[in-house]
Amino acid sequence: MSGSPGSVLEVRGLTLGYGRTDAVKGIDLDVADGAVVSLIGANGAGKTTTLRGLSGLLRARSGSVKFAGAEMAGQSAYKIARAGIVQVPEGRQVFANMTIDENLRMGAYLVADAAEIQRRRQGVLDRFPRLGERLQQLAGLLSGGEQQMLAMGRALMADPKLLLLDEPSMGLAPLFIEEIFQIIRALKAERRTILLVEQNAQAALEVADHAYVLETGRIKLHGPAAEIANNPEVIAAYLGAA
Ligand SMILES: Nc1ncnc2c1ncn2[C@@H]1O[C@H](COP(=O)(O)OP(=O)(O)OP(=O)(O)O)[C@@H](O)[C@H]1O
Repeated sequence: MSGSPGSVLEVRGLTLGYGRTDAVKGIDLDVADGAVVSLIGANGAGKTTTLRGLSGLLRARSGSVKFAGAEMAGQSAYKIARAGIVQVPEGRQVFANMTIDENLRMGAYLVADAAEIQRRRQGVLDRFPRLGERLQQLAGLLSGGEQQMLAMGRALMADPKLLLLDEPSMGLAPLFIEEIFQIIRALKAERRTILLVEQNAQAALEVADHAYVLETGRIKLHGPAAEIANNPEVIAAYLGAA
């Protein structure tokens, strides 16, 4: 019941679904404080649904989501965000008609202290200089890669205790994919706690400490990422036989 020592997130028996269907069927998952954990799996396996369940966008049908010792299952998305779980959604979902600066400030909507907002904003601009060069530009005019950076920067404005990244490399040019993974590596070096969902299993396993493989709503395998990357079934199914 007590989970692994050092786990900031302990998910037990989490079931989530839509209508009459369960898309995530009683999964257990742990994220250690300061770790990067990757969740990989085929299209429709339930990865996005899992993240939506953790951030409260989808209500748990059953099971427990303990975060820093407190039960999050059944709590509102607002309360979960206040507890420090922040999601960067699939497809970025920046506010297209707002400027880059406005998007960033939206990320700190729970922070009242102007000096603290300014400090965080500067931190984000140092990390993403490209955003700083065009603070007054509309977010909708950015390229996909830039929007991904903005979405990550917006999430970092909340100074999350757990960052949920949903397919950050989706649809991006190779150069941007490399840049996004560099940023994830930098966040890891700073001991940010991250749960990463990715179709790009190779890159996701390279950056992670621990990994989970989700198949049709169930955890098929989990373990140290290097071990998962060497598993013959994972190689055949997700890494390409070559
Ligand atoms: N809003 C929804 N309403 C009904 N069913 C949904 C909804 N969103 C997802 N599903 C179904 O739930 C299952 C899991 O989908 P989910 O998006 O979580 O998978 P995924 O692993 O993230 O896949 P992808 O890589 O395609 O995003 C799929 O069968 C999907 O069709």
